[in-house]
Amino acid sequence: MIFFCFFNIVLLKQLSIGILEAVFGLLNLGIFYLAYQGKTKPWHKCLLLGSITITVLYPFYLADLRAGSIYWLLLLPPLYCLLVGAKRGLFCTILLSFPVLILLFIKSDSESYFSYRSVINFVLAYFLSYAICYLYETQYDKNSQRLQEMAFRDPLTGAKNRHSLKLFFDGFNKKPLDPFQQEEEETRLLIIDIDYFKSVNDEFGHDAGDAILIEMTELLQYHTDNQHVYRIGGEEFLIVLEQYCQKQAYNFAESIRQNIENTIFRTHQQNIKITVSIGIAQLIKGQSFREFLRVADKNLYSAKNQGRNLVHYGAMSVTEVI
Ligand SMILES: Nc1nc2c(ncn2[C@@H]2O[C@H](COP(=O)(O)OP(=O)(O)OP(=O)(O)O)[C@@H](O)[C@H]2O)c(=O)[nH]1
Repeated sequence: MIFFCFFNIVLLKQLSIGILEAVFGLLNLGIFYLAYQGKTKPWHKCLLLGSITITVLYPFYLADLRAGSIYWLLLLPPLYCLLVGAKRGLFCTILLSFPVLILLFIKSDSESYFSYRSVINFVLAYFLSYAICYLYETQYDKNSQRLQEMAFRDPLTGAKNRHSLKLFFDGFNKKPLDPFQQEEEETRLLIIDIDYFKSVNDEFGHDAGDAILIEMTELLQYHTDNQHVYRIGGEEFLIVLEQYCQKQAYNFAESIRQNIENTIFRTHQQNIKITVSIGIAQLIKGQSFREFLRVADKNLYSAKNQGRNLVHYGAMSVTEVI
């Protein structure tokens, strides 16, 4: 814009266009700088769109059609689509087309060719530029969603994976402290490990083991309304319980343990029974992800060492928790 401002003022003597480009050019530079610093607000987008639209529309209104300023209008539909999304972008595209088409019709030289021809050509090119951007954007969104699914989900069970847990963990650490939150209603984690899963694989085969992992995930997701179930290792799962006191977390873990103990996993013409050991840990702010997993594993192995098929709460015994 700054280049065009110089061009319009010095060479073409179009003072008003030059000043407009200078003002909006500086404004846009400011918005880009804020975006670079990550300090943009939603209304900055509207300001950017408004200023670019006026900067393109005004020379089109003033200058001779042969100067070619109409070509710049073709950039606006993709810009709208990218900046404010498909629906609002289409609305802006249609809205702008009215004044543009009227001006184009009036300005077309009907002595040398019919003005409707330039209008039709412009309409097609103008809306096609929006359609191409829209198709590209929707495809891009679909691909990003698919990639995100692949990056954050375990491919076998469909449960969230360690990357996803790390993301949750980082978000938890960044969340400001709630001064009204009761200390006993903080975030608790259940680390669930299938007992003697190696023998299940050895006895019934790896495919049966896989089927049990899938069924087990479904069972955990059912009990947690499909929220916050992570597969963090081969036969190790983690459930996040938000706003649970110690007793509630223990009761929940115990109900899961009993549920799994009483479930018959029917797979590959076999009826298989398994049990789980569950460690409960409290999520503490400021703890590193690595440190957290170390503590969680320690709690889980305490449960394993006490004989398996039970719930263990950190360094405390179960009776202390109740
Ligand atoms: N079928 C199947 N097995 C898996 C998968 N991931 C890990 N495993 C198996 O899980 C078993 C884990 O064995 P261990 O770590 O010895 O634990 P365990 O036999 O459950 O014994 P404890 O945990 O001490 O009760 C190994 O045999 C792994 O091969 C998987 O995706 N599918």
